[in-house]
Amino acid sequence: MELAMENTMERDHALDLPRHVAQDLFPDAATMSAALADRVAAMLRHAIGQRGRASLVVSGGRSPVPFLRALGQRKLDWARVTVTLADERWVPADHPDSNAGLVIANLLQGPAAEARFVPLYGGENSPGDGLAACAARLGEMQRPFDVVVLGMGDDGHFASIFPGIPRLGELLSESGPALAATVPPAAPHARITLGLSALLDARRILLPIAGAAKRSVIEAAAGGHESFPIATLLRQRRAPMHVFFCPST
Ligand SMILES: O=C1O[C@H](COP(=O)(O)O)[C@@H](O)[C@H](O)[C@H]1O
Repeated sequence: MELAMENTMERDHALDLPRHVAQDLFPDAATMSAALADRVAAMLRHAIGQRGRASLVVSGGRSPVPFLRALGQRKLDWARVTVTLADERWVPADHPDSNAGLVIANLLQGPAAEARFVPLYGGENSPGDGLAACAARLGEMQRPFDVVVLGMGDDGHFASIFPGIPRLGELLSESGPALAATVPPAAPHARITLGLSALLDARRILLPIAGAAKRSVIEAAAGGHESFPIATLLRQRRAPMHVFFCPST
């Protein structure tokens, strides 16, 4: 298997993923977060050098905190960077479950506070009510996105594209809706999420994964378990994809 290995871990620790998906393995979450921040910062600097500005899509949830903190400390011309989210829980930014709140508290601090943040949540009563205004805000962002950093839940969801939701097939279609309202079957809060078609409008997709449970899920998805939404993301070839993995959470 040809892999973009960046460290000294043994080849046989590599994840069983399709050959077109690059992967790097790290000994622990801190090392992985720092490497991911370095990689994203380098891509944003490159984009600014090439086009004068850069766009970044990040994810929420629990796992991205060390990465977001590390990225916020990287030196780059943050005033030229626009940041948005892959998905949002329909709660205001001061709610503890808000992905925007997570990004503001952990990434958009110090020099990184100069970045422009495009929120998905707009204060309407429901994600459905907020869809049009959110689409208009996102429509002002430069495309393709320079970097999309996704996360994956234990149930194989990414963004807020959960197994079993209505319109799952549409959201996982490369020609499907760019944005949709969703209600996760088990997780809290109604959501708004970018669909696969919008997430693939990217120069690069990075997917950090930590721990044995998520490793089993992503490998099962790669092996053909289509009930995991991440299986569709792994199969696509429109946007180059790169998995970062560490065994500890
Ligand atoms: O609900 C969400 O979950 C996923 C995965 O989150 P994690 O806590 O397991 O890292 C996340 O990527 C998504 O943005 C979030 O809204």
